[in-house]
Parts: sequence; structure tokens; C-alpha cells
Amino acid sequence: MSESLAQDRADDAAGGPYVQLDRNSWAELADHTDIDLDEGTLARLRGLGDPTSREEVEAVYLPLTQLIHLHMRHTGHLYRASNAFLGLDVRRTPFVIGVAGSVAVGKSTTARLLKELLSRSPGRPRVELITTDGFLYPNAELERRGILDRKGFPESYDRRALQRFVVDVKSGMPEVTAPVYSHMVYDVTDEVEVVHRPDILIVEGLNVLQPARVRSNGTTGLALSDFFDFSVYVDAAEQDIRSWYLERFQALRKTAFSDPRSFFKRYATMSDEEATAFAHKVWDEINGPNLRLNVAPTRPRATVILRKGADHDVECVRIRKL
Ligand SMILES: Nc1ncnc2c1ncn2[C@@H]1O[C@H](COP(=O)(O)OP(=O)(O)O)[C@@H](O)[C@H]1O
Ligand SMILES: CC(C)(COP(=O)(O)O)[C@@H](O)C(=O)NCCC(=O)O
Repeated sequence: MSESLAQDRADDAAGGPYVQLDRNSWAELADHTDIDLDEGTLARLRGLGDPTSREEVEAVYLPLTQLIHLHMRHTGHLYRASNAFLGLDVRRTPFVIGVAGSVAVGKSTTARLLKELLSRSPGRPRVELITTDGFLYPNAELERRGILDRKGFPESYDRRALQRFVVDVKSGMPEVTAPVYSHMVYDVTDEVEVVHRPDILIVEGLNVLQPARVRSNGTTGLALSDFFDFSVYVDAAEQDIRSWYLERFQALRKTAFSDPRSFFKRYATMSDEEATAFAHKVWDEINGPNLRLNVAPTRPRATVILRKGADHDVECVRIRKL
């Protein structure tokens, strides 16, 4: 048994803050209302190599959408009542959802599915999604700081700018811009994304559940997750995530890497052995250590943990009850 699974079991035995439901018990919670995704839409939302099926959407993502909707309704009531008590004339505050997990675990598919399903839920809320990679420091700055081989580690992001972005959206600013990262050029671009007062903002990224940093004087500030109303951690065993990463790397060689503009274009023409050795190295020296040191330790901070099995299907769901 892995250390983290053993810890989960110990937490359960001690009556910990989560309730764990297996896939079937979780699926039964859905009331099978009107939300449906056709195969074409689902194909558009899936990440490369991600096999998420309609059955998975129904069994896992519909109950999750309903649970989020419930939280959203009650959070809305609470804000309104609290603002009335304080005599504040504030517009509705966007409901912010964080989606965290390792590189290659399938966070993007989860985030895109939630965006689509939530926007079809009662009241048809306007949902916007941003990924945190736009807030990575540009390669030149990472190089200046000596951390170009630490892309994805917490220190490789402009955390202050990311937090400012979420605070600005949450405080109702009419237009808030976020920088855009390109996997193709392997760097932050000059493009920006503009978020216009959504009802729901989804923030997806490796480190969105990181706790606040301790300042040199021993005090702590606010963390990005202090502005989340709900969060999802997409979880799986590291050996499974590692093999999804390696398979995706091979698939990218035949697709994105063969574009002459791709930063990785030399891996498209390299021998299989050399390319595989490179992908192993990136996992073993960057993404694996980042998962173990920084990403996985934030898992207990999530409202919901989706635990995937080796076939990518969610096997069980843990929900914070306290
Ligand atoms: N080098 C790359 N070139 C093009 N697309 C990539 C590259 N690396 C990752 N991607 C794509 O970027 C998205 C985000 O990947 P990642 O950060 O690993 O998160 P996750 O797999 O959890 O969604 C995925 O859709 C993936 O297919
Ligand atoms: C861009 C990422 C850091 C993910 O960023 P996120 O949107 O999760 O903030 C990751 O997908 C990645 O490309 N890591 C780089 C590992 C490497 O140096 O190749």
C-alpha cells in the first residue's frame, strides 16, 4: 500500500474530515437531470490521450457538477446576507473553483468538463476557465533566476500576479487580463486572455492549492486558495501518471512536435530510444519530484479528491465533510 493511501485509511479510521465513496455510490447521487454532453463536444474537451467517456461524465462529473451547484447556491446566499448585514452594496461575487493535480493527470479535461457542465446547469451561469501556466515567469526570467529546470515548481510562477488576477475577478472588475502560455513555443506569449465578470471562474494548475508562503519575519499572507469557494484535486498513483506522461510524449511527437514552430520539434525526428530517454529524464528530474514535493502535499486541502485508476477512470471520490 502506498504511503498516501495508508495515510488516507488512517484518517478515515480516525473519523477524518473526508467521506470516501466508491464510484458506484458516488454515481448514484446524480439525479439524472437534463445535462447531457454529445460525443462531439466531449471529443473537443478531452486532452490528448485522455479516454474520458460519456459513461465517466455521467457517473463522475454529473454528481460533481450538482455538488458544486449546491455549494454555489449556498455561497451566494451567504454573501448576500453578509453584505446586507454590513450595509455593502456589492454585486454578486464570482464563485471560484480551483482544479489541481500533477502534470499529465488530466486536470485540463476535468476543468474543461466542469466548465461545460456548469454552464449547462440551472440558471445557465457564465463560466470562464484560466490555466496558471500563463503566470509562469518567461524563460528568460527563469534562466536569470537559475530555475529553468524547475518549470512548474511553485517558485517558477509570478504568484503575486496570479493572486492579484483572482482577487480582481472576485472583486467584480469588468475586465481582467491573464497572460497566455504556449506549449508550442515553451514560453509565455504576448497574448492575453480577458475575463469579463463571470458567474464562475475555474483556475486550473499544478500549484493552485499551495499554502501561503511564510515571510522572512515569520508571518504569512493569503494564499491563492483562500479565494477559492470550491476545489478539486485530480489524483492517481505516480506510476500511472508517469506512464500517461510517457505515452502522451510519444503521441505529441506525432502531432504537436512535428510542427516546425514547436520548441520540441527535434524530438519528433529523434530515434524512439533517444526521445523516450528524454521524456523519462523530464519526468524523473522535474515533474515527478514536483509532484512529490509540492503538488501531492496539497491534496488534503481540496474540497473533493477524484482518484483515478490505471485506466484513467475515477475509482473513488473523497469529499470534505468537515
Ligand atoms: N509539449 C507540449 N506540446 C503541446 N501540448 C502539450 C505539451 N505538453 C502538454 N501539452 C498539453 O497541455 C495540456 C496540459 O497538460 P498538463 O499541464 O500536463 O495537464 P493535464 O495533463 O493534467 O491536463 C494537455 O492538454 C496536454 O496535452
Ligand atoms: C506548463 C506546466 C508547468 C503546467 O502549468 P500549469 O498550467 O499547471 O500551471 C507543465 O505542463 C509543463 O510543461 N512543465 C514543464 C516541464 C518541462 O520543463 O518540460
